Amino acid sequence: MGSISVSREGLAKGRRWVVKIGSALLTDNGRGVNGAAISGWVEQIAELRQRGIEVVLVSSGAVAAGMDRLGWSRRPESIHQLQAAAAVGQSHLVQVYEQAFGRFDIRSAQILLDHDDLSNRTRYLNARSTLRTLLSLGAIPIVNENDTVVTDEIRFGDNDTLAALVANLVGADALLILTDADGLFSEDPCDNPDAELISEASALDPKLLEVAGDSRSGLGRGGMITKVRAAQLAARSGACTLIAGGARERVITRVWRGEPLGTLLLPEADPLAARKRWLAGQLQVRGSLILDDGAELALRDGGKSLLSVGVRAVDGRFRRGDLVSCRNGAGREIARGLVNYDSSESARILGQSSERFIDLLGYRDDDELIHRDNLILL
Ligand SMILES: Nc1ncnc2c1ncn2[C@@H]1O[C@H](COP(=O)(O)OP(=O)(O)O)[C@@H](O)[C@H]1O
Ligand SMILES: N[C@@H](CCC(=O)OP(=O)(O)O)C(=O)O
Repeated sequence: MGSISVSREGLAKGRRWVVKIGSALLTDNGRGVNGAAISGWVEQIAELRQRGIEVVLVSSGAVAAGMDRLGWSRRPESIHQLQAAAAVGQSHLVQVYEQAFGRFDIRSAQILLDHDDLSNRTRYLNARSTLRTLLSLGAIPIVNENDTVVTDEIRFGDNDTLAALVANLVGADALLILTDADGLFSEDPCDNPDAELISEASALDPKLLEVAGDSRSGLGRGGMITKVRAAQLAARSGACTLIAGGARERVITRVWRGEPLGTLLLPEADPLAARKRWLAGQLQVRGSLILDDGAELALRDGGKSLLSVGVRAVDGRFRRGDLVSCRNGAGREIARGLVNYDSSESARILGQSSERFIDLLGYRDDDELIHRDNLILL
């Protein structure tokens, strides 16, 4: 297996990965969707799943696949034609994935996101809940940008940025970016075949952006620049990023084993601390929940989610998704987190178990008042 870098071993310990597959790889250099390659990646993702790793797939390729199906040899300039190509290509792309995952008896799910979905807090939380539910059901979400509704001003354009935001969204430990280059080189290898692979660096190292160039394939969008920026974004929530050659034999499995492939870009802080800081920096505190002793213990020592049954009082006015502080009986703040029910709903369900939510609220959404992934202990 060769030499293994210690920090790469951390990848195998990660419980949640985002795997991004770029256009250039997926479309077999413009000749339609590469079904054989997709089968190979899907088989390896199925292996990760068996090892208990939850995977969100971010897949490009809709426009390129649509161009092929429409018989267009050149990428159109007009946004409407690009959107039409994406619509034709996306349905084909997910069909290929669904078949491939079906061979392993794994359900897949299409998620199309746009900028508003990630910048509007309610939609952000809804997207997060759906992704989390899909993962808990053992399904593989397949994410792409919702190309048919986005305009130039608001589109991500490249899926590297989208993949990093999804890594933030689901609290991923690792972002694996598969592309047609074997990683980030000291120069674009298309310009200089002797360029050297950068094996490992801090995601925030400013020199990386100097060596990262644009895309050349005419199929991909962002090149290495957007991949380095994606690593910086992912690092904010504590995820490490690995950029690797997707055409390499069994690349996902080998990366999981810690083989020194590709470029590993690490967050500077301890991942958990970075994630919590990121979460804390997101929003202002809008209210408080006063916990009973049992709930305080469950949060502090048990690393549990906060359930309404352990809440004694609600203070302030807040909406679903707001940041609230959790205080003990003495009024001391012990945690902060993103709340799943607004202040009036929280007041109605306090002290009650989630089984009573339907009687008390008329609906039952999340079982937890604050999920532990969204909770920062102080
Ligand atoms: N320093 C670099 N190291 C490696 N590749 C680079 C570098 N600078 C630019 N590139 C280009 O980035 C391309 C990968 O990005 P892109 O075409 O956007 O692919 P994808 O569709 O997978 O996102 C490579 O094919 C390569 O030409
Ligand atoms: N949403 C677009 C992805 C755009 C794109 O090519 O992204 P990337 O492969 O990351 O450079 C599509 O599916 O065609």
